[in-house]
Amino acid sequence: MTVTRGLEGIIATTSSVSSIIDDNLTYVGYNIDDLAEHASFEEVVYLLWHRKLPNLEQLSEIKRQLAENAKIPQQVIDHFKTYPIKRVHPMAALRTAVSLLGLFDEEADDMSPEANYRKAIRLQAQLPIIVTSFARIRKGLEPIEPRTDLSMAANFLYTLLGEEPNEVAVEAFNKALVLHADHELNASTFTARVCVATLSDVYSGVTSAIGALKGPLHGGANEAVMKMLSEIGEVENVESYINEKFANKEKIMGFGHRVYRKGDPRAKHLKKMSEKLTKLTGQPKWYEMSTKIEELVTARKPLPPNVDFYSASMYHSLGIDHDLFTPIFAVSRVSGWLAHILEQYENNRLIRPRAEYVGPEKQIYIPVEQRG
Ligand SMILES: CC(=O)SCCNC(=O)CCNC(=O)[C@H](O)C(C)(C)COP(=O)(O)OP(=O)(O)OC[C@H]1O[C@@H](n2cnc3c(N)ncnc32)[C@H](O)[C@@H]1OP(=O)(O)O
Ligand SMILES: O=C([O-])CC(=O)C(=O)O
Repeated sequence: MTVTRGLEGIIATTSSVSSIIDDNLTYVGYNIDDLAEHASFEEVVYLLWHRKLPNLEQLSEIKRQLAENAKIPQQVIDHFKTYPIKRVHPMAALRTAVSLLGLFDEEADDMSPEANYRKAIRLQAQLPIIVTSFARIRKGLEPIEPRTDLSMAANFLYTLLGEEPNEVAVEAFNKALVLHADHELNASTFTARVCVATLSDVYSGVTSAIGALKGPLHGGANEAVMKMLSEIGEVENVESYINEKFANKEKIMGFGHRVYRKGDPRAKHLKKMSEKLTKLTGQPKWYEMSTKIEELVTARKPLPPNVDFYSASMYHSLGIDHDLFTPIFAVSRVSGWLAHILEQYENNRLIRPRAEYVGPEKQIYIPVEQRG
């Protein structure tokens, strides 16, 4: 038996959703740079689910469906109010809320492709509102109903912060949503596919994916990056902080990647937006600290920044609480999870690898009373 730890380099499925070849990321064959520059998040959702870009009519139809399904059940709001809310991480709240949504969806166990597509629309529409409602309730504020005339990017900021966001903020946030939407067989997407390959339901697939995204080696890294920046505090502290991390053989959050070697193509877009937004909000130090960290880390190891590195200072500049950074990743990535879940159902086979047993062998059973 050959054991490949972490399944590195193993091709576990075929997929027509996204690809990473020679450090180039494409969604359905469209380069991520073009999509980041030109596409709305709603267009990308359609692209991932239909494997083609929508025409005007198709785009307005999916926007209508998403807007009409964005309201979350009152039971979810009421449930939040029963949590020890000050210490509950929003990713844990999101994980539970998605599971709860499944309880109130009459179609939860209807496995027809039509019902699964309708659930995909509902989940995509409701995840942002779950996150913003939770964020407001824990501050003692009332949740805000999404507006039908705003894009998903604008609605997220509006229902979170309570005022209509400016154009720069919406453009930046839309770009972040586009850039995080899908990423081949990353850990959370793989989790979703493993789950639904047992023919479990869509809600179970998305709930388990949220659990996998939460960890700091995956989506949780964006919050960890902001924690690091906050601990460093000022540009002049960067060098000693990074030296100490390397001396202690600790990982620097937001660097390294299982697949990319030369660099993550999404990072440059987030870097640009971080520079723009930190300057606009009069807090350039977050960007300056980040570039200094990048300079020092890459000088020591071939570890380029990943998608989680510059998104941290960018979200901070938009006035977003740090523990909402990973839930925002989920708000975008649920589009990719759903594309993969629907793809898995279309051509399913149980995913069940093997483990090489390394434990003790030929043990003799001794009754409990006789054990020392
Ligand atoms: C959206 C995303 O999920 S992107 C990734 C987000 N995660 C992070 O930013 C967390 C920090 N990065 C990491 O932990 C890793 O680079 C991962 C998890 C992304 C990839 O992990 P793997 O492919 O398993 O690489 P692995 O952890 O084995 O690292 C290989 C080598 O690079 C080093 N390394 C990898 N990442 C880092 C880092 N961020 N800081 C310092 N050293 C690192 C490891 O210590 C190891 O060194 P060694 O061979 O001398 O022991
Ligand atoms: O692909 C991965 O391993 C992690 C990642 O960058 C993502 O999920 O966006």
